[in-house]
Amino acid sequence: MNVLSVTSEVYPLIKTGGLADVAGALPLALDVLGINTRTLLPGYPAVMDKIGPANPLMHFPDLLGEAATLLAATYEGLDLLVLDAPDLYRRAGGPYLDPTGQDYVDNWKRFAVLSMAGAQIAQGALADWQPDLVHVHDWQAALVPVFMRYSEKPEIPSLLTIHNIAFQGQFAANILPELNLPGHAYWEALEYHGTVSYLKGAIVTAHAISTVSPSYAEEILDPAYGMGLEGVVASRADSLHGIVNGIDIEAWNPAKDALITASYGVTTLKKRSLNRESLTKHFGLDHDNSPIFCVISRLTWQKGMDVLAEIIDDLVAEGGKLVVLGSGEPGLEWALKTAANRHPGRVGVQLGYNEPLSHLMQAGSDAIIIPSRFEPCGLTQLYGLRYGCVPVVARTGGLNDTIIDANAAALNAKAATGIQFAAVTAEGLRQAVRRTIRLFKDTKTWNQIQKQGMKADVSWETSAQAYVHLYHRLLGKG
Ligand SMILES: Nc1ncnc2c1ncn2[C@@H]1O[C@H](COP(=O)(O)OP(=O)(O)O[C@H]2O[C@H](CO)[C@@H](O)[C@H](O)[C@H]2O)[C@@H](O)[C@H]1O
Repeated sequence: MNVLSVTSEVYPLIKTGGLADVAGALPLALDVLGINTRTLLPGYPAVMDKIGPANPLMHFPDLLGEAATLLAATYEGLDLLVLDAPDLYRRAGGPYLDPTGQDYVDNWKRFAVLSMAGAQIAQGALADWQPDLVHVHDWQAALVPVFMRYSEKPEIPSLLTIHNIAFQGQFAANILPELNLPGHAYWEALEYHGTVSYLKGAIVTAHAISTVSPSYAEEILDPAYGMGLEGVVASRADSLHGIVNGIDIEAWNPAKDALITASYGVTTLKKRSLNRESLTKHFGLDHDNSPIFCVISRLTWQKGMDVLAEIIDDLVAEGGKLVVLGSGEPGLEWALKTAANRHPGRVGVQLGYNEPLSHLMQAGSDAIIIPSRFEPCGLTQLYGLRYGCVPVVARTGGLNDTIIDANAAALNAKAATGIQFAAVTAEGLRQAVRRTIRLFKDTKTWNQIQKQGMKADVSWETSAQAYVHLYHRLLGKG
């Protein structure tokens, strides 16, 4: 089966968050199951640099008024279709934000063009490769099924995966004439309170919709999580699926990780202490046996980082240490930095994005705190499980589906893999930290939790099979 995946990020070429990890790892897992995936993504500078000279496959003279060249390349096992439109994608700054941190004003066009290229490839633009199905990720690729629906050519089956319904690709309705769609497309698919919503368009037109965990698939039917789209999602409830993310267990393997100081496994857990030492030095922490908590995250409200900032003094008073790696909202960056200044030796904060450091933090910290208000799946708790860095998580979305709370029954059954807490409030997190420190002091129990986590299946194997099953259903073969 040939699948066209359309996405705005793919690890290891370009990553701002978890979408890239999934878009990068899923094709490799599907390959083993006989699915041939080609991934269409924009030719950002980082992507062009990494792929080097590439074969032009075809020229698009007019994608919503823009010319583009489609390049074929392979990179670390990924079969790529890179859309090279220099005016749109070759810019200083990130995939979505300019160097000053503002959204590019033409993001509507940059990702409509990506989607238009995706739709044309899906509908036969390439002479020697025809996808059977198109799998689009998030709002940036969400116009693919919309363009297919309103084109004269027959559409092919499509799957929309929602990684985060908070990001919807919502734009002023005056872009509508530029999208080259018939007027009725607005009323039928795209209209959202007088604006254009790309994500809504895909929820209405894709043949199936998936989210990245079963719990989140339930949650987005609820106004508390649906971010205004719960009604539209409900209208497609029959076609809604929840498939939990896996992780790349080769890139995230403590037994073979070149980015950490000492490799280790479930039977050589003691060697973690060498990573703990490196981490302690890196962040200038006190050398003692008190637990090190870490946070690796976008610093946003979604991730509960304001709640974290609120309890740092208590975490320190309880005897814990904390290291934070992240970037995001300036107010939260400031709050965390000032907490680090208040607690030298106890709290270390590094702002910015640093993939190698994120590995060392998982390998050297005792626990990872994830106090998200909502979390479609979450990946850092899965890395934590694999690295024996015990996840302390809010009971929501994928965090709910992947972590077994260390309650008495789970501890007795030796099934616990982490700590869950319900209310994302200062008091909720404070209690969870207290409970974690208590468990940490009981070394035998703590090691049991670590080992149980390290044995958990966080690979893509089961979930890739679930996607294959869904693909087959969409093709009418399942
Ligand atoms: N400063 C930093 N330096 C280095 N690495 C950093 C970093 N900040 C974050 N990361 C990394 O970025 C990724 C973040 O993944 P998440 O799943 O936590 O969230 P995100 O909200 O981006 O993704 C959305 O999509 C994913 C994929 O479906 C869902 O799991 C998730 O719930 C949803 O919100 C992880 O690989 C993490 O290690």
